[in-house]
Amino acid sequence: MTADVSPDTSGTRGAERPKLTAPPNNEGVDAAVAAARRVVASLLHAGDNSPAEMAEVATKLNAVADYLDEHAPAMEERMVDMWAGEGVTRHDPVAGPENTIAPPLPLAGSEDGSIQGVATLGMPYQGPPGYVHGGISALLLDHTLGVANHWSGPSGMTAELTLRYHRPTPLFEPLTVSGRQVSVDGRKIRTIGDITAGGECCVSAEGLFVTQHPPRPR
Ligand SMILES: CCCCCCCC/C=C\CCCCCCCC(=O)SCCNC(=O)CCNC(=O)[C@H](O)C(C)(C)COP(=O)(O)OP(=O)(O)OC[C@H]1O[C@@H](n2cnc3c(N)ncnc32)[C@H](O)[C@@H]1OP(=O)(O)O
Repeated sequence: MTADVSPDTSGTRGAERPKLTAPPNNEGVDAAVAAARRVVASLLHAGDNSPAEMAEVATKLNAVADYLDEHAPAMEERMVDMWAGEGVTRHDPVAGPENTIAPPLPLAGSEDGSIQGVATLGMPYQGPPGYVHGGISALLLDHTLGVANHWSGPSGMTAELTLRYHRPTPLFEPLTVSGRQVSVDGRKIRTIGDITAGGECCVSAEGLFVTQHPPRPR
């Protein structure tokens, strides 16, 4: 049976809405990750034609990585820690404050069942000149649709993601990314979303998700 999805304001979800995005702490690993994001963007901005001493930069960055590796727990231990408790929102590659590759795109849910977030993407996310790489748009939408499911009903893994690129998605401008669950049919969940810039739709997405949750490491 296919059901239209409206926001569930009763029962457990009504009592305690899921947390969609972890706000950055501005200290600890979050502050270090914010600095690392700056480094990634600054390297691309400077390039090899800058007068910066890149060999020296590489030595310093390798020293930082060596220091972190020396003090890191075993990978298995870190995986357990990462997935403990509420878990997911601190390390994901779209919004996670602990993940350097996240733009980040903080997401918030609305009472109408949709979710949305705003992010401005710079050079590390470039595809065509001055525009966002299509694979990055796909990443943002896959995640946003997945989180929209978590917000309003059952969630699951992406089985199919169909994207339509309507117009190039600009770098250096605020992008609004939205998602909304539209139906649930047994284990099959259908979810839609889009990326807009200045009110114009750049990319729209339709996703099929299937209820499945790989076990958390313990
Ligand atoms: C990650 C879980 C979310 C957790 C949320 C909690 C926290 C929320 C907080 C923060 C959210 C984070 C958000 C993350 C978002 C990102 C999501 C991803 O990136 S997921 C990684 C990429 N996806 C894969 O790697 C899947 C790989 N594929 C599979 O594992 C399987 O194929 C799977 C689970 C999709 C289905 O496998 P089967 O064996 O369980 O089920 P079968 O029987 O094949 O399918 C069930 C029904 O779905 C249809 N179906 C399956 N795949 C289909 C397809 N591609 N097209 C059309 N129909 C399909 C089938 O025909 C069947 O339909 P009939 O029941 O017979 O009517």
